[in-house]
Formats: sequence, structure tokens, C-alpha cells
Amino acid sequence: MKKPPFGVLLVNLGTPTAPTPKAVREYLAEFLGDRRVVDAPRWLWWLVLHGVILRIRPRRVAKAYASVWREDGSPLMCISKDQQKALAKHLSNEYGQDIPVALAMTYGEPTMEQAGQQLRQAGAERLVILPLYPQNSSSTTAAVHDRYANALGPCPHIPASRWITDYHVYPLYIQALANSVREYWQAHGRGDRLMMSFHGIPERYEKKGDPYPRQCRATAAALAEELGLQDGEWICSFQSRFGREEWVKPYTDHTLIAWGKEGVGRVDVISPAFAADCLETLEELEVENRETFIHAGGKDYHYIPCLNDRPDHIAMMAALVNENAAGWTSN
Ligand SMILES: C=CC1=C(C)c2cc3[nH]c(cc4nc(cc5[nH]c(cc1n2)c(C)c5CCC(=O)O)C(CCC(=O)O)=C4C)c(C)c3C=C
Ligand SMILES: [Fe+2]
Ligand SMILES: [Fe+2]
Repeated sequence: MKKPPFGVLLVNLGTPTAPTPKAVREYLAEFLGDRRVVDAPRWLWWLVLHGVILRIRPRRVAKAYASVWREDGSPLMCISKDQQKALAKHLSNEYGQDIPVALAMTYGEPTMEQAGQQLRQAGAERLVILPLYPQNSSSTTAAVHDRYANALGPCPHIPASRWITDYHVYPLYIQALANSVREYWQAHGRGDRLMMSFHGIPERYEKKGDPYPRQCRATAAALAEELGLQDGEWICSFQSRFGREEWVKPYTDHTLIAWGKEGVGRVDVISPAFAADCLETLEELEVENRETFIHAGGKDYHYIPCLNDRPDHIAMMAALVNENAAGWTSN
């Protein structure tokens, strides 16, 4: 077998194995136990997490997962596997030989160790690591970095590796987003306003230097420009608050309430922080926030899906990988 010039490690967040309180509890324990996600003092946070949050939240969140669960599993997992297969096919066609692409999740399975073993078995000695987070955050991208470093802990020979820390204004990313919005408008007509709703983080994290909110605002501005939108026709907002402290603003739900009261007729919503549809888009954005807007007096609410395995999204990933694999194209 001809050795591949490199392998690709795709990484996303992870998701429960089943839409049940038990599986959600296990998932949240690992996710929320990561100090990159919640930076509170360990002993205090451990008490709150295990003593309060993991006793209450899993039941409610499991119901939300059940409402979006697919026959083949959690949407985030199913779509990530589709992306992995499509990227492997795309790159293998380009190179005329198999380019191994492994999928790892930061929390749960497949683990970084499992993905690493798969890449080793395929003969990959150099890796391009692509965390599927367009914007770089300590709570996501840095957590991938920690897990990757930990997984390499026992390795006597670490592979050459190149990191894609973010692609928040990468032209092919912005173009793929714009294509999906234009196609949606062609099929369903166009709303009065376009809301670009990103997963939030605590305001405090931004003050400590987390580049994520700034990069979200830059993605939104670049997409607005690509679509030729004027000020007042679009907004960059933040969703999915967790806990009691202030998160980055403006909040998606508060904005929708204000717009509903103001008499905005139709709003179109896209979420350019997510490479794949997941609980936060399919339940929170598509269902909960629709109700919020309509209840406040809004008339019509349209959710535009994530890029998922759209060919222009996969082509964008391939281009990013190729740029980072420069000089590695032969054995
Ligand atoms: C876009 C990237 C994400 C950032 C940044 C992010 C920060 C962040 N998230 C939490 C807490 C939760 N997030 C939850 C779900 C969730 N978060 C992301 C992505 C980002 N999170 C995704 C893709 C998902 C969905 C996973 C799925 O299975 O579909 C959840 C779980 C759901 C719930 O209990 O409400 C929590 C909790 C924090 C605290 C944080 C930054 C500090
Ligand atoms: Fe999150
Ligand atoms: Fe949520």
C-alpha cells in the first residue's frame, strides 16, 4: 500500500450516545468538567456540577435531544460522519490515492486516541488537524488542543502536525455561507432581516482575551458584505447562554423579542458558528427561538440550515487542508 502524504484529523465537540438522562449526564459531566469550558475553581465547580447541575439538567436536556434525534443517532454525530466520508472522498480524488480522514470528538467517542490509531494504521505520519469551529475559542479550539496533546502523551514519536486554529473569514467559508443563504432565499423568498446567531461565551472570557466574539462579529460582517446587505438588514447575536453570569451580547432571544414587538414581519436566521446542525440549532434556534419571536408578535421565522455536507463546504475544508499540507504532497 502506498503511504499517504498526510492524514486529516477532523474534530467536533461530541454529543450524548442516546437521548436519555443517563447518557446526557455522562456527556455533560465530561464537557462541563473541562476547565477550558468552565473556568471556575475546581473543587467549588465540582460540587455545583455534581451536586446540582447533573441532578437536574440531564432530564430536561434529554427531552430536547429526543426531539431532534435521528434514526441513525444524534444529528451532530451523523453529520460529522457524513463530512468525514465526503472529505476523504474529495481529497482522495484530488490526490489519486487514499487520504485518510479520521473523526474525533473532544468529549465522548470517537476519542482522539481512537482517531489517532486509525490514522497510524493508515500510514499517516503527518497530520493536518481541522477543528470544525470556524471561530477560535478557548472553550472549543483550545480544548481540542489539550485533548490532542494528552492523546500524544504516551507516543514515543509524535507526528508532524499542522493546526487550523480558525477559518472565520476564509473566503471560501464566507462564499459557502452566502451560497446557502442565496439558495434559501431563491426557494423560500427573503425575510425583512437576517439574524446571524452564534453560540455565546461568558463576557468575562472575552475580557481575558478569548478571540471568539471578535471573530464571530468579523464572520457576520463578511457575510453581510458578501450578500450586499445594508446596516439595519442584519445583526450578529449570541445564543445558548449557560449559568448566571453575563454572556456576550446582544442576546439572540432578547433581540427576537424586541423585533417581534417592533413589528418586524419575517426574520431569517443562520448560525455560522456551527459546521453541523446540532441541538443548539435544531432545537434552540429552530423551535425555541421561533416560539419566542412569534410570541412577541413576529409573523414569520425561517431557519437556514448549517453548511453540513454541502459540496461547497467540503470543498472549503479540502482547500484549507491543502493549504496547510503545503510541502507534504509527496512521500
Ligand atoms: C460554536 C462553538 C461552541 C462554543 C464557543 C461553545 C461554548 C460553550 N458551550 C457551553 C455549554 C454548553 N454547550 C452545549 C451544547 C453545544 N455547544 C456547542 C458548541 C459550542 N459551545 C455545540 C455544537 C453543542 C451541541 C452538541 C450536540 O450534542 O448537539 C451544551 C449542552 C446542551 C445543554 O445542556 O444545554 C452546554 C451545557 C459553555 C459553558 C460554553 C462556553 C464557555
Ligand atoms: Fe456549547
Ligand atoms: Fe442550548
